[in-house]
Amino acid sequence: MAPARVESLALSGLAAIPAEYVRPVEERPTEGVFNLKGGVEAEGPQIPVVDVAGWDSADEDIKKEIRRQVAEASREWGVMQLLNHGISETLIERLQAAGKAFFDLSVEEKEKYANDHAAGKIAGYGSKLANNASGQLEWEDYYFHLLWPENRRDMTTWPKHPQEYIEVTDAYGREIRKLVTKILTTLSLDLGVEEDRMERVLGGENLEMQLKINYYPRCPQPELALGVEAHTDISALTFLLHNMVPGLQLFHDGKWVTAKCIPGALIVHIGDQVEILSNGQFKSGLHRGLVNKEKVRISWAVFCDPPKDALIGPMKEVVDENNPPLFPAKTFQQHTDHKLFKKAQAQAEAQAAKKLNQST
Ligand SMILES: Oc1cc(O)c2c(c1)O[C@H](c1ccc(O)c(O)c1)[C@@H](O)[C@H]2O
Ligand SMILES: O=C(O)CCC(=O)C(=O)O
Ligand SMILES: [Fe+2]
Repeated sequence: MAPARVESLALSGLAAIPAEYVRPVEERPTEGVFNLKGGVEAEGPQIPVVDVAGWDSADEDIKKEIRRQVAEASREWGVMQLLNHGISETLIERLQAAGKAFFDLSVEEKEKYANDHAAGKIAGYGSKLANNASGQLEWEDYYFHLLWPENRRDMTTWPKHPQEYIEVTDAYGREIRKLVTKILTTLSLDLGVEEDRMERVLGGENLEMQLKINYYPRCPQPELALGVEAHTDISALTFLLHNMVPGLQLFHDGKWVTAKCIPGALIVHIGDQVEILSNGQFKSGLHRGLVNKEKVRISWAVFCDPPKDALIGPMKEVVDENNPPLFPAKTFQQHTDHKLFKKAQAQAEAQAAKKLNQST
C-alpha cells in the first residue's frame, strides 16, 4: 500500500497530528535546544562558518588557514557552513526554483513518480513507510534519485516537470562533484596522507551522488513532530541547501543547536564513511530536521557515497599501536544494512518497553 503523503495530511486542515507522527517526550524538538528559531542574533554555540574564497590562492598561508578551519569543524562538529564555495547564486536559485516547481504540482501528479521503497526502489517521490514496530513517521515527503556518475543515471526516475529540472540539477551535480574533491583533498592533507587518498578509497570516478529533496509541509503541532529524526548520514559527505526556513539542528556538547540561515551558504556534513576512514578523527554529526507551523521547509541534500562494494575501514596511515582501529572494515552495503538493522532493533525494543510500561 502506498504511504500517506504528509502534504495531503497537512492540506486536509487537521488541528492535531496523527499519533504515528507524535514523538516520545525526550525526542520532542523543544527539549534541550539552543536557539530554537535559528535567528542570526541568537546566542550560544553556532555551527562553524568557513569562508573558502582562497581555496585556490597562490598564497600557501591562505590555503593552510582554510584547511585548518575545515579540519577543525570536521573534528569538533562534523558539519560546517561554507561561504564563497564557487557555486553561483543563479544556479542555486534555478535549482531551488525547479525543485519547488516539482513540489508545487498536485499530490496526484507527483504520485506518477511514486517510488516503491518496500520493493527496494527508492528513486522517485516518497514518504517514510511505517516499517518498524513503533510505526513512527517523519513529517516530510521527499524526492530521491541518483545524480552521479552520469553513466549510471536512470533518467526515467528524474522529474519531467518543470522542463528545466534536468538541466539545472545536472549542472548543480557537476559543481558539487568538484567540491567533493576539494573537501576530500583538504581532509586528506590534514590527516597527513596523500591528497587523493580518501577520494580513491571512496571509488574515485565511481563515487556516487544521490539527491534527496526533502519537502516538509506546514505542521499544526511542530513541537510534537520531527521532519527527519536524529541520525548521522551513512554517506562520506553530504552537501545541503535549504529555502531559508530554519529547521536543521546539530547535536553538540549535549544540546541541539539550530543552524543559522545564512544567504548563499552551503552546509557540508561529514558522514559515517569519512569518520571511519579517519578512524574517528573527523566526526559524523548527529542531526535532525524540525518542522514549522507557518512555512513549508525544503532542503536539497546531495549524499556522496562510495560504491556499494567498496570496502571502507580506517586508513592504515591513521592507525598504529596508540591508535587502534575503532571501526571494523565493511563494504558500504554492509554498513547500510547494519545501520538499518540496528535502528529497527532499537525501535522494536523501545516499543516493547513502552507496552510493558502500559501493562504494569
Ligand atoms: O545514499 C544515501 C546516503 C545517505 O547518507 C542517506 C541516504 C542515502 O538516504 C537516507 C534516507 C533516504 C530516504 C528515506 O526515506 C530515509 O528515511 C532516509 C538519508 O537519511 C541519508 O542518511
Ligand atoms: O532538511 C535538513 O536540513 C536535513 C535533512 C537530512 O538530514 C537528510 O536528508 O539526511
Ligand atoms: Fe542527514
